[in-house]
Amino acid sequence: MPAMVSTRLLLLVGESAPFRKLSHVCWTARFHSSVHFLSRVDHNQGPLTLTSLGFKSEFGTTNENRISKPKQPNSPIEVSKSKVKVVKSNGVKAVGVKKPLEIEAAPFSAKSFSELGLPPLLIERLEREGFAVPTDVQSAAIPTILKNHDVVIQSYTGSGKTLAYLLPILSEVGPLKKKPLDGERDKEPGRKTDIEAVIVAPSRELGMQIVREVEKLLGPADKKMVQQLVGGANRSRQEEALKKNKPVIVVGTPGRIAEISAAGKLHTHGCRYLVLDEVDELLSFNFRETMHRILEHVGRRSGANPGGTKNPLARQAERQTIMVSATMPFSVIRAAGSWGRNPLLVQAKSIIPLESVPPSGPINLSGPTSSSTSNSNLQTQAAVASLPPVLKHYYCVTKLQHKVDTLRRCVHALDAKSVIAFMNHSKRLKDAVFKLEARGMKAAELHGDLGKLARSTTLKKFKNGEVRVLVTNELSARGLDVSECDLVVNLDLPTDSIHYAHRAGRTGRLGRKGNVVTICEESEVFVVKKLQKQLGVPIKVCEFTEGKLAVTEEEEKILEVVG
Ligand SMILES: Nc1ncnc2c1ncn2[C@@H]1O[C@H](COP(=O)(O)OP(=O)(O)OP(=O)(O)O)[C@@H](O)[C@H]1O
Repeated sequence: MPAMVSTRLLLLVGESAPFRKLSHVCWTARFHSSVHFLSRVDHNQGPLTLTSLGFKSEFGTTNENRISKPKQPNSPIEVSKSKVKVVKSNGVKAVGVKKPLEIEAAPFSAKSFSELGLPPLLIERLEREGFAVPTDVQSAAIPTILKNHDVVIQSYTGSGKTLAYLLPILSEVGPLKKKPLDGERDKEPGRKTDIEAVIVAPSRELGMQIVREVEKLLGPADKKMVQQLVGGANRSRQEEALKKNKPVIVVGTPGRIAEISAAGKLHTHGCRYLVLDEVDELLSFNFRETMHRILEHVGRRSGANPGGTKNPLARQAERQTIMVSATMPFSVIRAAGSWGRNPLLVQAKSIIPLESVPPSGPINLSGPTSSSTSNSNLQTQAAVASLPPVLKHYYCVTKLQHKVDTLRRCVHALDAKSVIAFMNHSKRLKDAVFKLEARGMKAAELHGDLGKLARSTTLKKFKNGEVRVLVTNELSARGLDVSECDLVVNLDLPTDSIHYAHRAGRTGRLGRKGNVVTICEESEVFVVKKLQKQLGVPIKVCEFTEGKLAVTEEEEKILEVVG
């Protein structure tokens, strides 16, 4: 066992293990509730195909790059010939579905949640909450998770990843789950009413946000079926609630989950789903030991493999592991591969086996790959495509002592209603809030040194518009969903492109407009230029004059005024 533990830990930091490159197939298909998957994917049998993923389809191959439709009526798969483009591989003309395909449109976009195989009661609840059409990543992830695949879900911030994993879980556990059809047996007949899903998030705020999303769907009568286990909250109350309410889903931070579990008050051996939201953060150094314990224990029925000598895949077989983030460094891809059962990488427009992801990362699947890719390139790859395409990025140069005043002028110039301003040191947040308030701008600080109550009150005030500028640190950079947020400001530079991406992603959620402004000193401009290059997005230099945002197009020297 100790030997295995250390191997896994190394997977998080090293970059050298050779990865077998498989050619990957993306496909164009519309999921229907009747789509059938095989029980597992066999990665050793060549490229991934619809059939290898378990779709019962009868695609023919022709020598004219044509894909013929299944012959039977009411076929579960519809493939539009016009949407599938066959690409060349190594100079050899590709033929039929066995060769890599490139996707031109959004192939997974289902028109409704009912197409994805969710139970009617859940769809009713979704409609009641105003969710009518699934996002691309939901259309891709939901049927894949419903077919029991372990998955790594990567798509940009604000694209709906939370429901992408919550919906398939709620359709299998709890009061909204699918009823077995006549003549069909319950999938888990003898199962105790035990914890069936454990969702882990790196911060209390994100944990509570997920709990509220589940509660909304469960409705007031059943909301006790989900229990929060976040740090900072009263632990004995959480333990009492576990005992009294017998929830089927728990959502919490790693430390608190591990604590309650070690005290014997949380029984997760029979758990069917383990979700790691913001997986790259959870597998980082800070959480490593706790996460290791959670990964080792959740979903392992007692008595199954007590000696720990079996192959790790057999030991993981009891649970389905779902790993989620907008940013996926290759080290995380590799760690995820070791914790899941042949996981699939699910993105908005493709699903491929994780093991076929080249070391340059999961994002630039169509770009050139190099086995000697440097660490910083790997970071870059992880950050590209994690940003919503609608975001506009600017930077503004000022002196250190004028940063807060520049922030105030920026908020006015853009007429921003809901602003998140990031700083790196929590001690300096208070000062910035004081300066903003002194100039009549409603502001509040949010950071980890505040108590749970102060944190949730501030967040509530920000969400309901009482606070216009939330001055915060990295605590709020991940997962926080405030749809009204229309401006993100970096008062201090983020440490790298991944941190920039998560901060920036607090605005422009689900296709909304958003601006990101980095306020920096002259000596920091080179870092902004580097971020621009790494992220692959233009970050334009700007000024705030006469209540307007003036943008200089550096290469073309055009001055445009946005007002
Ligand atoms: N199908 C949908 N229709 C309408 N709104 C949706 C849908 N799916 C999700 N949303 C809403 O979109 C917002 C963003 O979703 P979510 O927080 O899951 O994004 P995310 O991809 O997890 O972002 P991040 O990477 O920042 O954590 C939420 O307010 C959520 O309620």
